[in-house]
Amino acid sequence: MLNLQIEKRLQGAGGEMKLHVDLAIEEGSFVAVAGESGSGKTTLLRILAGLEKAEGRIVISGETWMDSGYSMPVQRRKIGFVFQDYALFENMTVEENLLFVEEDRVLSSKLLEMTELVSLKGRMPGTLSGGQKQRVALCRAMMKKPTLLLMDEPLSALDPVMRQKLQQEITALHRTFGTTTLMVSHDPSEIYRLADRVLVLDRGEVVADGSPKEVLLKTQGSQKFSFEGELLDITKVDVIYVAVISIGQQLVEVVVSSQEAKHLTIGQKVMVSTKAFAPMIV
Ligand SMILES: Nc1ncnc2c1ncn2[C@@H]1O[C@H](COP(=O)(O)OP(=O)(O)OP(=O)(O)O)[C@@H](O)[C@H]1O
Repeated sequence: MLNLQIEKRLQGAGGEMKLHVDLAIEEGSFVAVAGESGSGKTTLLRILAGLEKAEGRIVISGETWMDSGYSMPVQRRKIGFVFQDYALFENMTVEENLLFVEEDRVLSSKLLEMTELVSLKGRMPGTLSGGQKQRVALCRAMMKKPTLLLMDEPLSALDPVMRQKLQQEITALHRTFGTTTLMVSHDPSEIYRLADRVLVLDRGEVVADGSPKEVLLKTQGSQKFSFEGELLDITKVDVIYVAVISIGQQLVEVVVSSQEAKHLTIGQKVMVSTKAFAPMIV
């Protein structure tokens, strides 16, 4: 079990706030951390990694990593960290990046095979695509056989096809090694595919904690579809108003009344809801 009781005062955009996390996480689980920008997600990961100080207690599989004034040095914590911007050693080949962490050729070969990097093992990071770089970063993080794998929006810089491919590889690695994983993600479909638990932070507090279905499924128990989007434009057409809203990769037009239009501002986040009794999937 991973037991986290963490407190830290943060200087948020809207003034001082407190990061407050009190959680027990089962070993081997995959936890997604979601929440608005500035809610404390990265800080939580950095505290777990020992890169930032905090109050409280962190006990990972019976080993104390942090407790009243004591903080286990970063190098001694069995963690793997994957950042959004890869952070590879640019002057080393793909294979050397892995072996630098641990001289374990059996493990490095296995990881390179699982992520289809074998043919690229002699390449320098500068010659790789974003998706390939992130695979190397992922393999490198696994070389320590971490008790805890921390990933901070690892796939957000990649296109949707590469994202899905890496999601499959992350799942395979997670299943093979049974590593407890915490991953910051803003993408509901990614969270749904990968995680078995999701925490939502809001101004440092955990405001939702449950399975992705419980937390993310907006239509549960109703026959309503709700989509979150951004209002891009609103124009008057005769007596009605037409709002252009971006939802995911699509733009949709929604008719709104003049009363509703009064309260809308371009750039604002909106929810588009509709009753759908017999939706079709095509
Ligand atoms: N060491 C620190 N001391 C005080 N405040 C901090 C510290 N580190 C971060 N903060 C502040 O805490 C808030 C949360 O930052 P954090 O990077 O954890 O948010 P986040 O949820 O990861 O955001 P994003 O999704 O934009 O990456 C921010 O307002 C940040 O400026």
